[in-house]
Amino acid sequence: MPTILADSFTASLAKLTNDEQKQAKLTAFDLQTDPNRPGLQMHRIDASKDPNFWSVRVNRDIRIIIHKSGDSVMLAYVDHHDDAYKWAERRRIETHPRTGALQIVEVRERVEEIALRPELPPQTELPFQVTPPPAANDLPLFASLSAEDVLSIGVPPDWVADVRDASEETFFALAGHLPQEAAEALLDYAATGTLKEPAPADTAPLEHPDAQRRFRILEGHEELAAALDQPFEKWAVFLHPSQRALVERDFSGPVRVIGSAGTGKTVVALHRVARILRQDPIARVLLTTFSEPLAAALNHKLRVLLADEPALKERVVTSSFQRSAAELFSLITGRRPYIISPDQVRTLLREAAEVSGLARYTPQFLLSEWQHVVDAWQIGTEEAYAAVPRMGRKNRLGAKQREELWAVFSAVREQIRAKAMMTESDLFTAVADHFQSRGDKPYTHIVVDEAQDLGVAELRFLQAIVPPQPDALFFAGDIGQRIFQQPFSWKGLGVDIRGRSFTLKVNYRTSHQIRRMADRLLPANVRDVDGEEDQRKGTVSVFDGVDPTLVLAPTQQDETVAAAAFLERLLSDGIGLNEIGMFCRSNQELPRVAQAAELAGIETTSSLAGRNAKEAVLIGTMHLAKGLEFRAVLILACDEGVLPLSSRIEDVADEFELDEVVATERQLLYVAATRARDHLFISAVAPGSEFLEDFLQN
Ligand SMILES: Nc1ncnc2c1ncn2[C@@H]1O[C@H](COP(=O)(O)OP(=O)(O)OP(=O)(O)O)[C@@H](O)[C@H]1O
Repeated sequence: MPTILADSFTASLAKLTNDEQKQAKLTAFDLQTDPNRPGLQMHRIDASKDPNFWSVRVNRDIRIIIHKSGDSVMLAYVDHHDDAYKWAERRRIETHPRTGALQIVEVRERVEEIALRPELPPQTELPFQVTPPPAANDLPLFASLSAEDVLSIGVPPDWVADVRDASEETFFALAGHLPQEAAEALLDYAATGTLKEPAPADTAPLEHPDAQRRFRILEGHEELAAALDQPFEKWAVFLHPSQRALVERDFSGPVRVIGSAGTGKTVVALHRVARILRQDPIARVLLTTFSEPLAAALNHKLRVLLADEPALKERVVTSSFQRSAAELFSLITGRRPYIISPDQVRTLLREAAEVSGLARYTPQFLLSEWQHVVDAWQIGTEEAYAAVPRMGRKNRLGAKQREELWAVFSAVREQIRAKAMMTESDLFTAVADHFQSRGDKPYTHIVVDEAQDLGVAELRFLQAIVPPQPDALFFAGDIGQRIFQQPFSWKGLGVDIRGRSFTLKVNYRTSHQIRRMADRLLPANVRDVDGEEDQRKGTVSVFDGVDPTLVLAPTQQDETVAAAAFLERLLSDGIGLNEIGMFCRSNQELPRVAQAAELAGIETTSSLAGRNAKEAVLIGTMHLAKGLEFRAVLILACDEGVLPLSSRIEDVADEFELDEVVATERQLLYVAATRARDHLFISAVAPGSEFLEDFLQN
């Protein structure tokens, strides 16, 4: 008999104590083995309108709620006795009359009253807190939709009238009672004014895409064990239909998944790896991202996803771009690569310019030209430098200037070679050159996370180490979170994702309030160099929370006091130290962060490993925040001159680079702010960064 696992079961299981969870899992196994076994003490829930709900005894207090129909049993919910019964009395399971998807419907007449903003404790204002103008939020949102429109997106008939009366103020409380596809479609409508096309109702109720995200059919004990072992990792079991489509589709070329922070791009990348390994028994996959700590985090998640298929894991390598190149380099040459630092390059450039009598070129210009043109594009000859288009750069260089500059750059190249060192780009290029024309490639597939920070040489490298087959390259990333690399044409390098770039729109991480505020930092549309558009408008969060706190303090001391008060509030709300991250722009401001933590009397750590090892708040620069996630985030010292960082502004070589620097600094703040799930605190000493003004606009 098939067992159906509902996401409401895994969510309720996660709320029990460890012992209760263990016992509930054992009962679930017994149930799967023999649903008629007398020890299970099944009782029909008589007060439920749905006659198929039954309770199953786990122990004196805990009950599992199952739903029996035909020859299948659904694990629907688990809780303490009275709460479990109450849940079942208020629910029925049915096929939606329009969409045809199976739904667990909350019975409207059993819901006494919908609280406007439940579970939000009153918040006292912190000193020097500034509040954005309130949005008009009591206007009806869906009044112009007909009842038929509302039904068409999967709102259960019981709830149609409530939806049509809802305002922004009441909507999130109401959304908690609706099936997720309906809540998302309504939010999407509120954001864009367009109602999503209903999915065709030509599948069985359980196979409908909207049903697949909340129900999973499990065939045997092993599958049930695997699914129940990860009750906190809902993403590992239940995917949004738009995520599932990207995981499962076959593509005719390289693919890119984009979407703003928290929309589940990493989740899709991980499932894609699992899918490739399951489908292709000889696949060897590289799962890669831009830093080792992030690669370690990906590796951990992949282990969760492949928990019951450990053999698959043996065919995946998870490492950063640089480390994967360094390992291949060692394999090819038998020696380690020695990478020269940017500071060393800067010194070499200055010395070479002095020797050539070209000290009139500023060190900033020389370094920028080296990094973004000569080294990035691996220019090796004077002729190649004379011909390079120097895309986007405003200060044109004539033939004469290029000729004299080439003397500097070629001297620096010589120096690096003489030291038996290489730049990162040299490393990527050396490995790419080796594999370019060979038939035997180290990997069959590459899945890239944080792909927006790939540079020219990295992309060439990745392309060279897989065979030229259609689905070999899969990229996930957010153009709006690019903080390291300058943009360039992927198409120009032969990676053509046109027609295969897909945007995820449902934000699972960040509350509605935090996402809305962070979104103000970036334009509604971002276009890449190849003209592919990332429509950021219309992204919806799946839950509601408290407004972010913005503090503009007169002095650093006042800022410290406000941040410490915020920390104390978090702790008294029961938020654990490991669930908090504190960030600032650069190492220079770190003492300010540490001071606030000290005033609040809390332990801190500056390493991800330290965060896992002990109960402590992670503190670091915004770059460290990338790819991470916290219940609460504090960003301090967003002062004028700090954000954008004045030393970077002073270093720019031309107007093009100035625009780039300001954009990436803005994106950095966006990255840090979107790490927060429930609570966000941003502070500065007045007048504060120019970016903070964006937050205050409506
Ligand atoms: N289908 C899903 N069901 C439940 N949770 C999900 C789902 N997809 C993603 N999540 C959760 O949403 C959060 C964000 O997901 P993820 O890290 O994949 O987003 P991202 O788009 O890669 O974010 P960023 O761009 O900020 O790195 C994670 O906590 C993840 O577990």
